[in-house]
Amino acid sequence: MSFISNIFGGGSSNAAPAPSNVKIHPKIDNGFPQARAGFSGGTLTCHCATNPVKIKVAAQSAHNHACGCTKCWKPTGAVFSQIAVVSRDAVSVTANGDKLQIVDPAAAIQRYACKDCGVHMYGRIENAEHPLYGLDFIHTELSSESGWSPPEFAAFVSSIIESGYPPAKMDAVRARLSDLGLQPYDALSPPIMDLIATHAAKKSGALAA
Ligand SMILES: N[C@@H](CCC(=O)N[C@@H](CS)C(=O)NCC(=O)O)C(=O)O
Ligand SMILES: [Zn+2]
Ligand SMILES: [Zn+2]
Repeated sequence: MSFISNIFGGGSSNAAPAPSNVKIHPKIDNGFPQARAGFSGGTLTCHCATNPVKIKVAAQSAHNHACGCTKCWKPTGAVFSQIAVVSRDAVSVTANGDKLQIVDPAAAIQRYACKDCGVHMYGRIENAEHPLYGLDFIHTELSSESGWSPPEFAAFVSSIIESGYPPAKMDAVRARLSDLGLQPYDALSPPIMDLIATHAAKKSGALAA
């Protein structure tokens, strides 16, 4: 997973952004801290008041971003989710794993949600042929530790309309994301799209494997 090491840095800000009526996500709207050097992970906890599910993540996150798709978990009131990846080897269930269930077994990403509070704890790709196989998807906001890599871009922006967001307000959403330092994309970021296309080209033989 050599590309993981290439993507840290950039996109983060310590300065509080100007207030805006356009809400993105509660952990993004007021600015977000930079990654902490040497940070090596933490524990994700679901929203249950008793017997919460706990997931240990023994690595810094990569490709943290806002996602507008309908499938990623969002906290109450959020228009986007905030989601990152880590190597699947770094992810382990440490408490109340019996409360986890797969949201959509047919999806490429098997999202494990707490069946009591609905929070998605991690998403895993089981198809070894998938371009992003080996990476698990996590929501760093479920951790009380600070130091995670910050959001770097916004993905699947147009998809917020599928959740009912007014199409007429999309210019304002994209402008706000840009103000926050999150370049808006309607799929994933160029480095990830290039990675996916390279994987496809090597598989088809268009590029040497
Ligand atoms: N427009 C669709 C896009 C869904 C989508 O493609 N989501 C991306 C970003 S999370 C993905 O990789 N999905 C794979 C999956 O959900 O398994 C929606 O909003 O539901
Ligand atoms: Zn829960
Ligand atoms: Zn998504």
